[in-house]
Amino acid sequence: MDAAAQPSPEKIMQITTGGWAAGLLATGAIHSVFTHLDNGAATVEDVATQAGLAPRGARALLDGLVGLGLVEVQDGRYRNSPDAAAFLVEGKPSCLGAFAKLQFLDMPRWSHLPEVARTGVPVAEDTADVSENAFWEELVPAIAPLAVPSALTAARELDLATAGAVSILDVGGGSGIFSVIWLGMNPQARSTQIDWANVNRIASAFTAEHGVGDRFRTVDGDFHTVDFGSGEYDIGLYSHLAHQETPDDNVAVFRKFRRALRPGGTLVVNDFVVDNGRTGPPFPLIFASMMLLQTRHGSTWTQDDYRTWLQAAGFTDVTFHATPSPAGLVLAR
Ligand SMILES: C[S@@+](CC[C@H](N)C(=O)[O-])C[C@H]1O[C@@H](n2cnc3c(N)ncnc32)[C@H](O)[C@@H]1O
Repeated sequence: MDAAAQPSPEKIMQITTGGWAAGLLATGAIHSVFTHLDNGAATVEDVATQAGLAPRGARALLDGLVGLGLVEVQDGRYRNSPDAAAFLVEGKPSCLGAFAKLQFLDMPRWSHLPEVARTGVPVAEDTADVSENAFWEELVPAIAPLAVPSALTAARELDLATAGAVSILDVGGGSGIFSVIWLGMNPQARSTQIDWANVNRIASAFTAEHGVGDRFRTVDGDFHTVDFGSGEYDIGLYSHLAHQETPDDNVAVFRKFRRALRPGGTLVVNDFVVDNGRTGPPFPLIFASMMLLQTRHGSTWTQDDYRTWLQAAGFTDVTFHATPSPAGLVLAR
């Protein structure tokens, strides 16, 4: 039989051992391997010395990272792949190293998936609905780089840099990354973030560090009950939140946004949006299980879900926009 025509176990092997890949990436990040390579470490010995690893450990780690395509090797000299250089070098705003570490430490949660799939309810106490959960303090700085492609795409769609003195409402704004980018590109823009007090403290420090803190204000509390105001904002933002909420709660929040926006204002929803028919894209489909594990009602929602909910909340013009990341944008006017 022609070898090319035979079924190969390659894909199943890759998926079954996917935890190994996450472990290798996180270990590379924990020991700053990508940063040492960026700084000029080139051999197993260099990496072992600079990262404080056993030579045997450095060899195995570099082998694994080459196997994953995150590191390249030629004649015994190693360097970061373009992906690792862009997203795993510490100190770059795009660095996803903290996210890789967090996901690795969170791996034991996945051992509950068989049980949670049976019962439909999370086993852990620390779900998304808990007030001032310390979990967010770890998560929001780690996911901030993930929002950058969406923030830049939305800014282009809205001509934000030249939009003048716009007023922005960021609900569940987390680290404040959207405010850092949008206020950074438009010196007349101002933003208000509604989030838990413990998270708002992080965002206030982050926006101040980036020189936009004087145009950033926070409101502490649960966005289900905090008043968003009426006719005060040009842009509303709801990023990586729809997936933790029920359909009814999303409609209720969209109604509050509609009231808070001036006529002609735009609501920007950023999330892992699934195609109608739930055929893809892959990451949003896979992320639904993270929501199953972590929340009582969350999931990833389809384009039709968003359109229906936004129209029920009074928006008439709903459009979908891809970004160079697994997240997509929904713009509603
Ligand atoms: C997944 S993070 C998204 C952060 C940010 N929007 C982003 O895209 O990077 C969810 C954020 O919503 C906040 N949050 C979740 N539930 C909330 C609630 N009921 N009231 C206020 N904030 C909430 C969390 O504290 C966290 O900052």
